[in-house]
Amino acid sequence: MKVAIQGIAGSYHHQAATALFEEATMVECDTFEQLAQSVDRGESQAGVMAIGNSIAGSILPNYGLLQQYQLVITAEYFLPINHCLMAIAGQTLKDIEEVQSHPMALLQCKPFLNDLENTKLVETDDTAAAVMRIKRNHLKGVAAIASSIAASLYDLEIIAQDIQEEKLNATRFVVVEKASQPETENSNKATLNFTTTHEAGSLSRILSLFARKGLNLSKIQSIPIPEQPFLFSFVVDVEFVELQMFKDAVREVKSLTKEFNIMGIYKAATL
Ligand SMILES: O=C(O)C(=O)C[C@]1(C(=O)O)C=C[C@@H](O)C=C1
Repeated sequence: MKVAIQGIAGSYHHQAATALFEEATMVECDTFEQLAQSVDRGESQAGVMAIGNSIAGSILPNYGLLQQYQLVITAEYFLPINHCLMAIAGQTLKDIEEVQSHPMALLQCKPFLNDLENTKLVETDDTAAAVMRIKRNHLKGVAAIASSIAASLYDLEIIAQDIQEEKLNATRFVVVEKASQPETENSNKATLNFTTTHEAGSLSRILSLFARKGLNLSKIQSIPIPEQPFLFSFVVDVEFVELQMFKDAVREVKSLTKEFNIMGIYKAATL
């Protein structure tokens, strides 16, 4: 089975996809858009895509990609993220003039990076790509932020550990596919996307309905509607005990929304 990820071996996407799919051939993509396209075109049967982080928040453009390519969420996974600063052997913190990493990783390490004076920050396609390039080109004065797995894979030396802003740091990944999978008795979570009418109380009526139907809202995110400046749709994650509860709520909520789309029904994961 081919699984599209953003990044190369040693990236956090690679770790999440390896945990989710025992036997998969990873299709390594430079960007999230390429990942979405790979699944859309059927070049990969599934994709594993980061959608949010406990420190840095939602990766908003990825919500847009799920919509644009009409991908379906079929599973989720929470990966604990412990960032390290690494460089070629012999380099110390004093030698480092440039730090390279994925923008989300840089965001998660802001206080640590703020303390490094006169250090240039460079965004890379993924954490592991930065590590590989530093090793391959034997770059002195340049460090990468990545996992300890990437450090040992590409043989860089760890200079500092656990440099993320908060010790407990995790990224939520979703598995995306072109077509939805039939729901099972294990399905207890769904991601919905809807627009509301522009009236006082329209969102609160929808949220009240979810509450009355026993659905537990675990996330709400507003996302821009393409080509409608400053108009937003809502993406909500709801959890339920029985699928029937969810189906009942969906039947009723449709009359309260303008547009309504189920982005996926799947089994909730835990951290
Ligand atoms: O660059 C990587 O290693 C990734 O897998 C990307 C990514 C992200 O997109 O958020 C994944 C997990 C971490 O939050 C940092 C970076």
